[in-house]
Amino acid sequence: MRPVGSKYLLEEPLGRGATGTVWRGRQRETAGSEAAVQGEPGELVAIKVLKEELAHDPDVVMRFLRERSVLLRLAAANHTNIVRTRDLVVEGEVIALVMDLIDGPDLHRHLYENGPMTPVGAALLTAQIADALAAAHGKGIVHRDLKPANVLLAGGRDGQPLRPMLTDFGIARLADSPGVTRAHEFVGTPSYVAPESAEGREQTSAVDIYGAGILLYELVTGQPPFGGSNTLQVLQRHISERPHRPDGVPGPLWTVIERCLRKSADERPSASNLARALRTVAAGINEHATPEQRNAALGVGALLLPEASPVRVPGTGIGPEGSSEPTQVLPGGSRDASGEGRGDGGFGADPDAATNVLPTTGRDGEGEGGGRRDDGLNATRAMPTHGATPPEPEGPHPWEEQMRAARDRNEPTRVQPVQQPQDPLYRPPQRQPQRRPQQQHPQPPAPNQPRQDPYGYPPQQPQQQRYQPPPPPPQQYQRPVPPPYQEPPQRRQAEPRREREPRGRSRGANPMRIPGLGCLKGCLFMLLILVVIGFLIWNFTPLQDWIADGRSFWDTVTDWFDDLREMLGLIDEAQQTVDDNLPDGGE
Ligand SMILES: Nc1ncnc2c1ncn2[C@@H]1O[C@H](COP(=O)(O)OP(=O)(O)OP(=O)(O)O)[C@@H](O)[C@H]1O
Repeated sequence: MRPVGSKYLLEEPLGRGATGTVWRGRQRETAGSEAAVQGEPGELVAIKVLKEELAHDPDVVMRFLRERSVLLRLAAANHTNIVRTRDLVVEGEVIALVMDLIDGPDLHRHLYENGPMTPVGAALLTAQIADALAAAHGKGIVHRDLKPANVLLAGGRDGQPLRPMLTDFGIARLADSPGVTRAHEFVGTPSYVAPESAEGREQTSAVDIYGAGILLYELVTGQPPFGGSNTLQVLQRHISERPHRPDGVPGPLWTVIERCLRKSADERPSASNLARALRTVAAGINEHATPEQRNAALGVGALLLPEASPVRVPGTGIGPEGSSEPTQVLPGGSRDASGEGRGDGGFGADPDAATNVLPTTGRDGEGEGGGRRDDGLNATRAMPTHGATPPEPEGPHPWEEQMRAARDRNEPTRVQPVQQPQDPLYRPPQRQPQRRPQQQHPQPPAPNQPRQDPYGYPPQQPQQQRYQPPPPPPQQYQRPVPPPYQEPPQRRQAEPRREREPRGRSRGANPMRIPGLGCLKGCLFMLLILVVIGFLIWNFTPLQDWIADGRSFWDTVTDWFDDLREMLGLIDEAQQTVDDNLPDGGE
């Protein structure tokens, strides 16, 4: 058992994701007052230990500290459909989130093992997820990585209904660090990415509604609506393709899904309206529905009103009036006037401090909020700059730039590796980035074969006929791996380095590479040597005679020894004779 901080012990890994490993852990001591849940010694918890490359990134550590009080405040709300983040630990090189331990699978696994849900079941489950989103949005927090793997399922035993619990709040934002994600990989799930995120436009709480729509679609059909052979294809489909109503999806449920999947974020419903609409649909498409309930479900479109003032995600998109500064907002205060805005960086101080106003760059090290308080009248306002130096704007991700440029040119999009000297945020990596093991895109299995799990779970036999295997899962966008580090241009000017000729064959050599040719050559050479040795033995040894006499090797050798012994005996006798014939004392 390994300690994490002074208060927790890691016992056993529960699973691994893109941002870290989740462990079953145990509380050693009651946590301090800075924790949202102080807990009792011996209590079981789940502990997500962030990956090393995240933990070593100063931007991530800074964001982590800033997110602290946001996550803890969300935990304090104690929503039945949100996994509480009980405590956050930064110790040495370890960053960990301590959460409630949920005894149940995640929704991705559940779907994989049990197949799609009935429309009523899917609607009721998604309604609870929408409740969780409404609570989070009400606190100014956008999840940004809604997907079945981030929904844990409590209950479900002894006839209890499944209770979905949304987890990983804030993780997408933590991992969305320039040092980590810009240079190497995009943390997120392309199948669930909203069009505005794919295009690098400003993100709002509507991205979570889009994610909920995709999730609902997957729950009833077994696969998300937009697949593709590569990530960019999937992103393009999110941007430009209208989803089609699959067979078996009732009209009212499709109305809800279709509204959640609108390309324009403004046309998507708010989370609370979505929850209400889904419950209305579930009641109306139920086989025991009354005529009134059926009519209400048919008119569900009227319930799907959009959010009046959606929560904006700081640091996404481009600021107003062509300004290169991203729009910053004070989302929490407009809804939750509980004295937020007194952020301290979130570490070891006031747990009520607001940290949901994040400077985009996260590099100035200053605490959030800085005494700002939203008066509730203006949900959106630009962040004041800190001191004389304005915050450095974050540009779009390189793949966003490429997609935009390609769209402008009406050319097919291709991802080019990002040249590090061109990337203003490039820092020579201290260690190699680890790639997610499930990056390989498995082919969809044949209908009667077990489904290949894109998240790396062991294959299972499908339990329901109508469950379709998912499309080749574009689970995790791989940022192009940058080329090896080169000297910066200035230094190269001062001391020009000559390009080395690639080492290789001579010009006359056959340029074609034949696999195993080297081995074949070696074998032929050995054969030649054996032939020469054989020739020498055949001609210069008595081997031929032995063979002609029909004698075995052993007989020949023993004969040699007999002859030798005989010869030595004769020499001995001759010596004796000579000694006898010599006169006495003579030599
Ligand atoms: N609070 C928890 N209680 C019990 N199990 C959990 C808890 N949180 C996560 N898990 C389990 O740990 C595993 C890994 O979770 P993790 O959140 O790292 O996965 P992920 O969502 O696929 O990754 P990421 O969010 O980093 O992309 C999942 O299988 C999940 O079921």
